[in-house]
Amino acid sequence: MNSFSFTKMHGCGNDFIVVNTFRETVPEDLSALAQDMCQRRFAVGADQFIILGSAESADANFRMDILNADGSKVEMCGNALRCAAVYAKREGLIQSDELKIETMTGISFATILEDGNVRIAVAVPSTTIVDVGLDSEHPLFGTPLSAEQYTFPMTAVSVGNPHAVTYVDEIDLLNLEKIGPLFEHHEVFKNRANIEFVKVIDDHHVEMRVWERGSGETLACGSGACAVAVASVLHGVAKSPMKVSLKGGDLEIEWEGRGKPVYMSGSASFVFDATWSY
Ligand SMILES: N[C@@H](CCC[C@H](N)C(=O)O)C(=O)O
Repeated sequence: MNSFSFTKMHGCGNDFIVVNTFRETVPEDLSALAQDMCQRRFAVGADQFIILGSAESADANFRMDILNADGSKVEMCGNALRCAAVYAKREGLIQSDELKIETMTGISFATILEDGNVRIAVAVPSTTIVDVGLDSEHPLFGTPLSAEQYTFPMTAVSVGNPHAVTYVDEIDLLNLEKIGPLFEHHEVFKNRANIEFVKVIDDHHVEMRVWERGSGETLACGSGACAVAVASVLHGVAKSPMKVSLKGGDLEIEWEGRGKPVYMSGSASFVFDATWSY
């Protein structure tokens, strides 16, 4: 029997299985492994499976590869970036509180703050058809999108991964188990999408729920919070800096406008270390 060590972590309740391949060897079929281990109740349970290893770029400290609970490989994960930063510090992969993490999207800059929270320059967001992966002639910008009996005005934003943001009066009563998959798999999103439902609280505060591509409803999505802040600034419904309240906690998002990176600050927590045998 083979085995490897892993660490369970979370950022605002968005939970991860983190594997350090500088030290551990994992089976080749990562998609199957992620699906097995991420299962709730039958296995460890997690929203995403995170692999840390050597970066391709000499500029980055290490690389972070991300798989959703359904085994799909994804470009970016905001909450996992914060977890990877504190994990790297604990494990001695870095000595400094400033680091560069490579993902499929490029390099994100992270700073571990004095209070233990992490601030990340996640990516330069985009709303173009190509970057969001839209099967459409026009970007989605408050554009009504329908699926079955539901219609929501959607704004599509990429922060490396694809998001669609919609504003609603009431988020608590939405049946995301029903609505989420309809829009995640909507034909306009060539690569599927993460869907954010947002209620504006005031000029600098919004509340959101998220249906994540490949993971279902999660307690938080860092890249989703960034997409929501970007959409909110572009629509003029809220301003930077913005508190984004998610089911599992709050994130602070800053964005100065088009062409600038979006910054996210928030917590990153260790849950346990364990061994997986297969
Ligand atoms: N929870 C993440 C996003 C993870 C990937 C996402 N489900 C996707 O498929 O793009 C975050 O904190 O950003």
